[in-house]
Parts: sequence; C-alpha cells; structure tokens
Amino acid sequence: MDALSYLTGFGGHFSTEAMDGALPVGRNSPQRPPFGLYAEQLSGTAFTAPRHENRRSWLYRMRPAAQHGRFEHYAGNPLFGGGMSDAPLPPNRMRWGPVEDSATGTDWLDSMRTMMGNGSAERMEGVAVHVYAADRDMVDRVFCNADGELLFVPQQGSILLATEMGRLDVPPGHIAVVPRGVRFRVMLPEGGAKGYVAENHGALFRLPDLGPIGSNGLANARDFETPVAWFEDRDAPTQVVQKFLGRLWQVTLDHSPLDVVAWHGNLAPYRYDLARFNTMNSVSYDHPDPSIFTVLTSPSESLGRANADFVIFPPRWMVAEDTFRPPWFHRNVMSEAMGLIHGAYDAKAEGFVPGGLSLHNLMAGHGPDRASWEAASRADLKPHRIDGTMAFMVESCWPYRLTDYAMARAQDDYDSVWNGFAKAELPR
Ligand SMILES: O=C(O)Cc1cc(O)ccc1O
Ligand SMILES: [Fe+2]
Repeated sequence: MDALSYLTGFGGHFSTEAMDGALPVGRNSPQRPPFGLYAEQLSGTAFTAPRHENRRSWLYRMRPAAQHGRFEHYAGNPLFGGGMSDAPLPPNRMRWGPVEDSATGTDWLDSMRTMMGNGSAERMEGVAVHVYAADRDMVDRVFCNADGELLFVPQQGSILLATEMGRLDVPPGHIAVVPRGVRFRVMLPEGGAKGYVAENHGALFRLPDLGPIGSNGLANARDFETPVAWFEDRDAPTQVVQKFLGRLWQVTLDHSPLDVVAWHGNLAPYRYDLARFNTMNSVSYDHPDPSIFTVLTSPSESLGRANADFVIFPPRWMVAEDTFRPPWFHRNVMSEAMGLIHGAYDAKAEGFVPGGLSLHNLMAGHGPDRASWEAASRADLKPHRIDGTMAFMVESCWPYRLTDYAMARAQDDYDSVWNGFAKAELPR
C-alpha cells in the first residue's frame, strides 16, 4: 500500500476531502450537501464546553450513521470489558508476563483482554488498560467504543487503523488515539501484532501545560499526525460491534460505515512517534518526578490531579551528580500501571519484560528492585545514556481494580524483588 498522508498539529481545525468538492464550504449543514452526502456532527465534548476545550467534527458520509437496526448482545469476547473482579483487591504490587497469544485466527477485537480499570464508563471518568495479541485482520466488521477514546500502544507488529476519518499506520514506537464513537477496523501485518490499549473514559487527552519549561518541549504539537479523509464504497454486510457501558453489542449493516468522504473539525484520530519526544531531565542533581515525561494528560475535575497521564521513559542521557539516578523508592497517592515496549527499564533488573505489565496502586511501596538499587548505588557517575528502551505508564488519580483474568495471571513472587536490603548501620 502507498504511504498514507497525514495532517499535522495537535487538536487543529482540519479540513479534508477524499473527493474534490465533497466538503461543503462556508457552512456545516447546507440544505443539500454535495453529491447527496449526509452531514453529521460528532462531538467529543459538551456543546457548551469552553472554546479552548471544545472538540467536534462534521462528517459528510454516504449514508447517515443513524440508519441501523437494533443492537443485540455480542458474545464473541467475554474478556473485553465486562467488569472487574468481585474478589477483594489486595494492596499488593502486581506484575504480569508478556501478553499471551490468542487462538490462531483471532482478530484484534476478539483478542482484547481487559486487565485493569478504574472509574466508570457511565460516570465518564477513569481509565482502563487492555492488552491484545491478534493474527487476523478484522474482516467485514468494525468496532466502535462509546465508553471513551482508545490510546493504542503497539508492542509488536505495525497495525493499520482504518477509521471513519482516515487511515493510520501505527508501528511499535508510535501511539495512536481513536476518539470515542469513531468506527474503525484493525489490520495486521504478516505474523500478527501485540500491544496495549489505554481506554480513557474521562476528559479528552491533551498536551500537558509546560509551565516554566516554556513554549516548546516534551511532545511538540506539530509532531501529531491526523489522517486525511478516506472512505470505502462497499455494499456488503458489515458487523458493527460497539462497547457501551462495559458490554459489547452488535448490529449488522448492509454497507461499510467507513463511508465518510470528507470531514472538518478538531475531533479526529491521531498518531505520534514517541521518538519525537523532546525529553527533559536533570542536568544538576536528583531524579525528577516522572511528570517530566508526560506525553498526554486527561485532567480530572481537580486541578493538577490527572484522571490519566500517559507518560514514557524514553532513551535519554543521565548526568546527575551525587545522585541515585534510577527511580527512587516511593509511595504515591496516584496509581501506576506500566508497560514495556522494548528494552529494559532502569528500575527493574529482571522480570519486567517487553509486553509485560505492572501495577503499583496507591501507597504501594515500590521503586528500584534490589539488583538495580545495588548497581546504581555503586555506579561510577559518568554521563550515561539509557538507550534502546521505551517503557510507559498510565498514571491515574483513581486506584485500579483488576479483572478476574488479570488476577489469575499475576506473578506470585513479585514482592521478592525487594527482599534482602541490608539494614542501615547507625553510628554508635
Ligand atoms: O514506579 C515507577 O517505576 C515509575 C516512576 C518512575 C520515576 O522515574 C519516578 C517515579 C515513578 O513512579
Ligand atoms: Fe512509581
């Protein structure tokens, strides 16, 4: 397939048409849109959200999205959504091995497994973390999430997201966000794909404020890429599976709903190459709080307290003097889900592997494992480059609960990575 085209900028007001003359000019809803297309507004924020937060787009499509029958329960994947475990959640540190393969012939949708989540789709706050391992394209069907926007973090295999608003290539090392309600299909490379998906029920992801950093840095707005309009004119039965309030529902259309010929607005899918992140770090002493690595943030209603922060641990120089350079020991009021795309993470010498996942819920004591602590406490503090690695964290102000699926698969010996620290010797 030819290289796909993108429009650049975060949250910009884009206009794009896949056919000349399809996009109405000067008004959103003309009496008769070009070619008999149907105008449809898709909103991501309340109509009355302040202008700087207001996100919506106008779609010009071959049939109205309203033209569909009754949704019925979809039984194809009980591990996606479906609620958290009723068993009491212990305050333990938790860790999981790499995403397990699915049965041969499983597409992205049926391979999705919900690991943890907080808040509620119904109250429109909180975040969930899912994993996928698929080896088959979605054929004659699309997915739609009414419960929030989806942030894809591919770990193995480049995925193609064919959405109502255009197509995105998303290789490992990139992330992509599909807005709530936008229908899409996931296409896979030879050999399949694995990865993580963070589902944001709350306020839309945005770039964090930069404060004293100034007007540039971290993820720069110009590096976000939104697809140009693309559509398929396909009169064949197409199943739409929709997640709504944590359950999966299905309806079959007689056509592909990926039939948006033109659109304009500031609510759209986007992708971002994590290698473009302009990483900041200490050039004097001490290890900064990981908020310095925030790519995207979804605020809660309390100032400075994120519903979800998407944070990365990218390659970077470590130069701090007289400093324990890896993450310190800590107990946080925020809760931390972490994954590893590739390489090794500087606080865990062993056991946190690419494709794996960890959870440190609020007040769980954690930080460097003993091997990392010993190495870093004795290291010669020359400038050192952490290379060939990309870990990420979905940090939330609400503690995560686990699904039964995740509970059953947690490593049972994770606590032991903090065994055997020698007692401090006080002067007598
Ligand atoms: O726990 C972790 O590994 C994530 C983390 C990284 C860091 O650099 C500082 C604090 C923190 O929670
Ligand atoms: Fe932490």
